[in-house]
Amino acid sequence: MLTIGFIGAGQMAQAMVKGWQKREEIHQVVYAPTAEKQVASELGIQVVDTPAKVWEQADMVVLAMKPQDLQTVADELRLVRMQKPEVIIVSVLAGGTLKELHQVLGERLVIARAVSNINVALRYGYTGLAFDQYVDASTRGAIAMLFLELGKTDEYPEQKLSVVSALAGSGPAFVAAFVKSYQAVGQQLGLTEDQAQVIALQTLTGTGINMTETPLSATQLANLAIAAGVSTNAGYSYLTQGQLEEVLSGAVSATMDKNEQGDIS
Ligand SMILES: NC(=O)C1=CN([C@@H]2O[C@H](COP(=O)(O)OP(=O)(O)OC[C@H]3O[C@@H](n4cnc5c(N)ncnc54)[C@H](O)[C@@H]3O)[C@@H](O)[C@H]2O)C=CC1
Ligand SMILES: O=C(O)[C@@H]1CCC=N1
Repeated sequence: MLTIGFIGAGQMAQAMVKGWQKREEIHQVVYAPTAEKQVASELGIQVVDTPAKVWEQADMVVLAMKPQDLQTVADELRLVRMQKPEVIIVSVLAGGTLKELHQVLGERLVIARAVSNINVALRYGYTGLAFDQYVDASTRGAIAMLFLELGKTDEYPEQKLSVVSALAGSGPAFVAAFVKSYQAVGQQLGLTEDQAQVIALQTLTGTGINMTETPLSATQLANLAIAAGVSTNAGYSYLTQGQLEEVLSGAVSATMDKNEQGDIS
């Protein structure tokens, strides 16, 4: 039995708990501050009332609070960090470098970063992992295997994680914004809300599965859809020659800037 402990019971922790809950050999325990005790209990896992109690039980502790709460959490863990230094720490915080995490939590501890997204709840997540020299190959492999349970995962040099966080961590919100626009346009053109929603979601899901299950690149798939007629190309050209990439680039830059401002340093 592997025990995974969570510090914080917000959106990201809940999504990970749900994803790993399908594995019987994983026991999960969470520290939920008062306001989230009820939510955490409803997840059906063990809830404890201090971060130290999570640490005492866990083989791996997931830091899932906001970066600004790191120092408070580190203080609450002061004693247990010394008593049980073999615990593996995985930070899902968007900010906070491995160097900074070591400075706050302890130089000799094993710490990894995992930049993930809420789709891990359905095991369709994407997680970018980063390690430093203190994490040996077998521990890296074990952590990667755990995140593989929650979707796809890759290892990155740490400096790439800010891009991964903006594209994958924040990505579900960006894709949802695209679906929302798709729906809105359908409604403006006379479809009902339901019709517009089904078309938007089925087209998004179908296209995603098509590109996942075939070797087609995005351009090749677009060309297939375009090849059958003349009208699709008019809209596709409008999108690709228009501002779509610029808008997305602006969204990603704004996200990366905000993450840097909220860093723990
Ligand atoms: N929500 C998302 O899609 C993603 C979030 N993240 C990262 O995950 C972390 C958590 O984000 P969310 O779950 O969205 O935030 P959230 O606000 O939903 O949850 C934060 C949790 O931390 C708890 N908390 C507050 N003060 C605490 C303290 N002193 N000690 C322990 N816990 C404390 C809160 O009560 C709450 O349970 C953030 O650092 C964020 O950067 C990363 C990728 C995606
Ligand atoms: O919004 C946030 O701060 C976090 C970081 C990545 C996704 N969500």
